Amino acid sequence: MMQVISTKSGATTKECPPTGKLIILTGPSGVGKGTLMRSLLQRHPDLHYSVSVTTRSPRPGETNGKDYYFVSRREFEELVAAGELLEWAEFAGNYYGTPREAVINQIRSGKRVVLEIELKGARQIRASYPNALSIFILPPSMSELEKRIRGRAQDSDEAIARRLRRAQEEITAADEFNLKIVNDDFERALNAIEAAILSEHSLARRSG
Ligand SMILES: Nc1ncnc2c1ncn2[C@@H]1O[C@H](COP(=O)(O)OP(=O)(O)OP(=O)(O)O)[C@@H](O)[C@H]1O
Ligand SMILES: Nc1nc2c(ncn2[C@@H]2O[C@H](COP(=O)(O)O)[C@@H](O)[C@H]2O)c(=O)[nH]1
Repeated sequence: MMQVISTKSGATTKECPPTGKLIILTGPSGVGKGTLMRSLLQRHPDLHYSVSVTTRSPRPGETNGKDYYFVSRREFEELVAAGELLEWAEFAGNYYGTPREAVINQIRSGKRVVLEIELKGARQIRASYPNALSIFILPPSMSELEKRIRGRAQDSDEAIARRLRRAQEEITAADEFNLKIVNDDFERALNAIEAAILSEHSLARRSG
């Protein structure tokens, strides 16, 4: 079956159906998405992690091209104008986006691609790729979420307040996603994500 895929320019074209799978990992800042993601990649090195582009400044220890592609606002706006991003959003005063080409190429080559992104971007991906597996990670409580963001010691008080305000809005959207997982016990949350990804994969193999 042929499938319509959007191109860089935003136009659509008929192409062979992608054989891989998009997996969205979303949830409020500080809930543990990145930490879960890193452990998931250790267990499943065959998964492809999509490295995002951001205008945020690098945190200590972050590497350009590994954690993010760090760009200026102008560079980011040029990427948007050129249709190079699969989705993008402004979050807590910075832009974040998913490079289109790398994701499409990985999907075409049969890989499962994981996007670790915030709510607005996750909604854009779900609208464009309704077959994506979408997982919303919830904190056990708002006080635990705050503790985790503060414990990370990477953000100013103002940035923390902004992220917590945004977290409250984001959590109300959790029901929009295929699966909700509470990241209380880390191993249990990781196992639940893994099980969801593996069961999707075996279903796709059986039906494909
Ligand atoms: N289950 C857990 N119990 C306790 N602490 C946790 C748990 N999972 C993650 N953490 C800790 O919470 C902090 C925030 O985690 P992480 O940076 O992965 O969050 P995030 O959702 O990726 O945030 P952001 O979206 O802002 O990048 C880290 O210090 C991490 O070690
Ligand atoms: N819409 C997108 N959101 C993204 C992308 N990459 C990361 N994120 C999300 O942004 C916030 C803040 O991240 P931080 O590294 O500054 O703490 C967090 O929720 C990330 O998941 C992206 O490409 N698109």
